[in-house]
Amino acid sequence: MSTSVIIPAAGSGVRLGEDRPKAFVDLGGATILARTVSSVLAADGLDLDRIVVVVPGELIDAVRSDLAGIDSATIVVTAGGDERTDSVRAGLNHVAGDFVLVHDAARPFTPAAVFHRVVEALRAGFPAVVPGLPVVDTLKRVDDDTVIETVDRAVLRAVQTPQGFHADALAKAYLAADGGVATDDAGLAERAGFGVHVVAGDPDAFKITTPWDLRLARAIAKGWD
Ligand SMILES: Nc1ccn([C@@H]2O[C@H](COP(=O)(O)OP(=O)(O)OP(=O)(O)O)[C@@H](O)[C@H]2O)c(=O)n1
Ligand SMILES: C[C@](O)(CO)[C@H](O)COP(=O)(O)O
Repeated sequence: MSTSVIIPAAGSGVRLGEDRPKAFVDLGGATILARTVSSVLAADGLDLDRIVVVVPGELIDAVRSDLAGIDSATIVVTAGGDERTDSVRAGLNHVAGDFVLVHDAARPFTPAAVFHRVVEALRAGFPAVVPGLPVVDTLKRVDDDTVIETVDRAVLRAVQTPQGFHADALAKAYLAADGGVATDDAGLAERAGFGVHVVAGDPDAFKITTPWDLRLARAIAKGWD
């Protein structure tokens, strides 16, 4: 059962606040995107068909040369859209194979074991799979700065990527969305009526979103653990 991986990397990184789109920020001598692509290639056993990298349109040529040294035979580079969902939708035009994983460029340290857990669940027959972590902080629902209630965190998971799908299920979910957006791909699968299975995530799969995350990522890239 072969797998395509879509890597949405077309975001601007407003919350990170660097001088370039987030995926192109340096992380110890390589871009965040190049590190993420390498981590996908390192997760052997996926029966990888292709990697579709979705980037800002004006950076397509630069990305092709940035990634040329990695493994150009399996990499397709294409232009993204305004929202993450639009970028993944653009990537879907280039996938092949039985399974599709959607994996944020902004999660460069995702361990191979997370990819394997997601793909094993797809092979077991689940049409949609997300890695998730228990929530460790106490959560409050608020109205501005007033607490309304404490939420039961036991029933919550913070979900990560890669999110995995049977290819036909993800295509149906995006078709049903009819141009609509969601904060993750599983959200569209849920709306389309697919059951979504949760496997264990990993703290190392954290998303670089804020300047603090980038400091942490650069420390990890230097060998701190
Ligand atoms: N229009 C978009 C928006 C996001 N992404 C990608 O989706 C992933 C997760 O998005 P996020 O971390 O929110 O990135 P940004 O949208 O760039 O962040 P911000 O909201 O701070 O601008 C990232 O790899 C990002 O590049 C994308 O491909 N296309
Ligand atoms: C897809 C995602 O990484 C799952 O946690 C996340 O929703 C993307 O973050 P965004 O801030 O909503 O783009």
